[in-house]
Amino acid sequence: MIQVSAVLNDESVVNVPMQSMVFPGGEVHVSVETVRFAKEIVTTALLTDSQQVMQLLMVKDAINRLYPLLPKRLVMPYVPYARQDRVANPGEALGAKVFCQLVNQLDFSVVEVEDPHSDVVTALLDNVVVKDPLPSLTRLQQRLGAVALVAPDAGASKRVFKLAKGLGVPMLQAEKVRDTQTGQITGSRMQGELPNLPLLLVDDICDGGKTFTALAHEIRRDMQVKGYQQPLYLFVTHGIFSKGLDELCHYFDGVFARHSWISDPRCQLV
Ligand SMILES: O=P(O)(O)OC[C@H]1O[C@H](OP(=O)(O)OP(=O)(O)O)[C@H](O)[C@@H]1O
Repeated sequence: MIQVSAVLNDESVVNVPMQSMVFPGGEVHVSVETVRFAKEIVTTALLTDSQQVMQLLMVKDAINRLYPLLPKRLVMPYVPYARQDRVANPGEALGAKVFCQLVNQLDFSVVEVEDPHSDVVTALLDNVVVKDPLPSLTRLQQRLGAVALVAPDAGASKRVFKLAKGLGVPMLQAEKVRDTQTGQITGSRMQGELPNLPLLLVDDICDGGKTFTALAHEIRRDMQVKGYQQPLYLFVTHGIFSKGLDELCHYFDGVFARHSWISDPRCQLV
């Protein structure tokens, strides 16, 4: 989804109407309207597929033509291709670099992203500003009460450590083993002792959800052995939820996200 807005001279923000369609041949068309008294143009892009990436390129061209002299900010919470931040096998492309180069060519004055999957994209993007999910997690923790955060894998470790410190709550580490050829998760387990506390698994992205259901399965088993009856929650910044929420809701007492690709009331936006 892409929206354009304008910050006016009096600091108010107005929506800039735009139309977009796809021709029968598959080509994207966009048309953006003009607003008066604008001092900055903001493009908000929640990019959930490649067609929207093309739409973003077209929108930037349109606003360049309408407002050649104004600063133009991109608010892009999710950075597509950030998960392809290394060449794992010979013959693969470095998707993160390809995508970031594309965004850099658009020459936005500011590129605002949220909780990106990899530091590689923050290094590659020009004029980038990174927002973390601490404000959302603070709101959530106020609702849930005492919790320990769980980093589901090594990749989430640094990020969750910082968030746990910001919230002043304990943090636990889990590990996940993935076969890089097939992408399949082959193992998942907690490190260290399970505390008798509600647990909140925290990560940047939930895609199919296997990372979280596999770990939740292990945690539930450990809890049963120890006789603990604590709730288990999941928070992700970017809820792709490509396999829906049924399986996740089977394992978790609450599923929370900052942004969700799907509209299912069982995922609460925070
Ligand atoms: O919902 P799922 O399908 O299980 O995917 C979710 C996982 O995907 C991302 O990491 P990814 O595995 O892409 O990268 P990493 O191996 O570098 O952590 C993300 O950080 C989650 O940990």
